[in-house]
Amino acid sequence: MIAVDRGRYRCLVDPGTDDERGVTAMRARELGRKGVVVGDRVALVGDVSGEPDTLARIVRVEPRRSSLRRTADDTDPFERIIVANADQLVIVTALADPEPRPRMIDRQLVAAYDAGMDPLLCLTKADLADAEPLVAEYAPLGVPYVVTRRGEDGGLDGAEDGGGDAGLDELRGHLSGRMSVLVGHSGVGKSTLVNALVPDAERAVSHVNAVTGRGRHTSSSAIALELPGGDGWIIDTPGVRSFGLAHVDPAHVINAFEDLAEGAAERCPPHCDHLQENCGLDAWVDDGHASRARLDSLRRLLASREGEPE
Ligand SMILES: Nc1nc2c(ncn2[C@@H]2O[C@H](COP(=O)(O)OP(=O)(O)OP(=O)(O)O)[C@@H](O)[C@H]2O)c(=O)[nH]1
Repeated sequence: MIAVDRGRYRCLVDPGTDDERGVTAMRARELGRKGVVVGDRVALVGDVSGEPDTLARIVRVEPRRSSLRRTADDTDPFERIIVANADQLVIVTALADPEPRPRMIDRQLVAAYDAGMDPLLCLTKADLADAEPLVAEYAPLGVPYVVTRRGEDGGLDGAEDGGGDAGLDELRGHLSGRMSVLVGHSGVGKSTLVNALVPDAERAVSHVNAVTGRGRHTSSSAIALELPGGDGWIIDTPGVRSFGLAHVDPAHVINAFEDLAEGAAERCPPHCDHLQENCGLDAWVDDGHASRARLDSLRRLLASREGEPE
């Protein structure tokens, strides 16, 4: 399922074949209360021709490989799964204009680890500010990153002078063959990236909006866009502005850090949240099994679950 609007689900049938087509569907009653989100693999019945004005029915949602979720917050009282089955969370952050917000990045990292997705930092607007300080801050976590910038021609360039940062092409490499979700605050350059990656994006979005009933540029939920040449999918999330994280289990987060997870299994009391004095990870680090910087970074991430979403 690649897009949804007001009870109309846009699905891609027989993807990658000569019969590939978009089909609009509604939920069948037998689904009960089960939600259908972008990225879900679904079973359709009824008219699946994809002809104009036809409507199929979604009768089943296949088990999910990953679920990106957010907890209820002030604007939305329900815990929601935002996207299913994605492999990678691309955290788009501008290096300037607007200033980077490390607390927000931390929260998005936690959401990625909790969902079972690989994070990727995409640092934009390197023509305005140096990427190095932010990169250094995330180095202990080992999070991969790419740096993009606007070139002299006004388009997005690879950052060729940045000591090996290959910018947009490097980003394409990370996206290749995978399903990636792009998240980022307003103004960070996410739309610019989406348009550079999927030259057809505007048309695809307006087409989906036309068949599902919305006007142009008003889409507020996620939409999946295929990369040129069928080389993977990116899912844009225009309506996702915050990540409530109250649902997150610290064990999911720590599992993303092998060296520390091992210490937690050996040294920590049951249900340790790794923020209290009885946490065994300090001794684990003192004994030389992992670095202090890494433990500090992990703790910063775990602590970021507290407090208001930004
Ligand atoms: N200097 C510079 N400006 C950029 C770059 N990328 C995007 N911008 C500008 O930043 C502004 C915001 O870019 P958008 O792509 O619209 O940002 P967005 O994150 O999609 O924001 P919303 O549309 O509000 O969600 C625009 O004026 C872009 O032209 C970059 O690499 N360098």
